[in-house]
Amino acid sequence: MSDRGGEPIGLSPNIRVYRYTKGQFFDCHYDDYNNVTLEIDSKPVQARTTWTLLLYLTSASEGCIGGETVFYPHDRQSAAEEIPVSLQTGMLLLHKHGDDCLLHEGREVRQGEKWVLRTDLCIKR
Ligand SMILES: O=C(O)CCC(=O)C(=O)O
Ligand SMILES: [Fe+2]
Repeated sequence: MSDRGGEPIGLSPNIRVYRYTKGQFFDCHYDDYNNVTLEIDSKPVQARTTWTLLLYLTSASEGCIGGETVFYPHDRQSAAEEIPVSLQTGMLLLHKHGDDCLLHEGREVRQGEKWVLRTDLCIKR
């Protein structure tokens, strides 16, 4: 991808840890930009998020079946066009958000628990 959306200066302090249990999912959506304040060298820096960062904390090895993150490149939920990302413990997934965000979902967990850590890359605002 040629347009990386600017030089990242840090990660969003808005760190979320998701725990999905059997039957839970994250319905189709786009991720939007957020304004955040980072602390760099003990000084506040006004920043904006650009890329979603997901760190998978579980996978089939921990008994989690299902829960794939699935992307739809053409703004419609179509099985023929889907790009599924299977869970792999320790894997990082980055995807651009805001105007360049692809439609995506966290598919239903069919067995076990899915744990994911979410934060975002940030650029100076
Ligand atoms: O849990 C997932 O696979 C997707 C999470 C997601 O789309 C989000 O945090 O915005
Ligand atoms: Fe998302």
